[in-house]
Amino acid sequence: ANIHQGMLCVFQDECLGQGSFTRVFKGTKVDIREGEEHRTQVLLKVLDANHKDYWEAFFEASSMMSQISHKHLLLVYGVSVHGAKNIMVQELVKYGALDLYLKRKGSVSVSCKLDIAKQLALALNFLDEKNIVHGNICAKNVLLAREGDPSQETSPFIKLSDPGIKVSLLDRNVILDRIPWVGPELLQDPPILSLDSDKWSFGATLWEIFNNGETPLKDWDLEMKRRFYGTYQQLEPSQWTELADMITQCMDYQPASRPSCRVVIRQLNNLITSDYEVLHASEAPER
Ligand SMILES: N#Cc1ccc(Nc2nc(N)cc(-n3cnc(CCO)c3)n2)cc1
Repeated sequence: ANIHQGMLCVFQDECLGQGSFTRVFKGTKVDIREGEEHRTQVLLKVLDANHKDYWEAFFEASSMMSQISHKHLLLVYGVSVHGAKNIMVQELVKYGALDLYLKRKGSVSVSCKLDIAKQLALALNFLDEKNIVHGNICAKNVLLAREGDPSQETSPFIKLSDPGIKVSLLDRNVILDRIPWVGPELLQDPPILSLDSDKWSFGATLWEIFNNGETPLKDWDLEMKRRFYGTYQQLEPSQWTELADMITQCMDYQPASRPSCRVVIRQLNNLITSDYEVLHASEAPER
């Protein structure tokens, strides 16, 4: 347990998952207001003790998230330092990380996937307009707050998680291991982290979403991953040409050639419309 701004957090259960230098646990936040006790389920993100020197970057990530608020951005209640532990207290998002959800579910409809992609593009557009670089866009950092259920006509709802330790502070091998999410320009010397890098990562995340959470370049070693960029390769294209084109445009090796968030949102709207037409073509009255 630890105290921060009158926030008392109690750890529960086992580890739920992990990031690069963090582990996540379910917990309960107890606020004392007007002498009353309010309990809220939370997600506790704990920085690994052997990466204590990252604590400033860890806090920076959480402060970036708590400076801005948007419906598709994760709510960070605060951070607390308890002895050697650095803990970020986040809202507990009901269905957790999207990559695991898609792997488990295996049968998420195309219209749900398009909806998730569009919400992620809206979150990126919001950050882009505030000139804020996220730096770690991937399906693992997209959290599912509500499931989509076409039969119930409900649509999914996502929250973009915090970016974790800033990518430019990471060792070269950690950055290499983030291929194909990390923009190629980050492997140059000096690494150039820009808003355009988030567009590259968005392309790789689109690939994950439409491949049911499959990990791209899974089990490739660092040398093979380095060569993937060295020889300007692309991820395996989707059969859906318009989707494949969007992913390739986002994953353009020239940062400046990548489409703006507005263009991406417009293209996604076109895919949503065309998907709708295909989906309901069978119901179209005979002409
Ligand atoms: N079974 C189950 C289950 C697991 C997790 C959640 N909820 C939740 N809420 C968050 N704010 C963050 C995360 N989270 C998960 N993995 C990471 C590390 C990679 O980012 C972060 N999970 C809900 C249900």
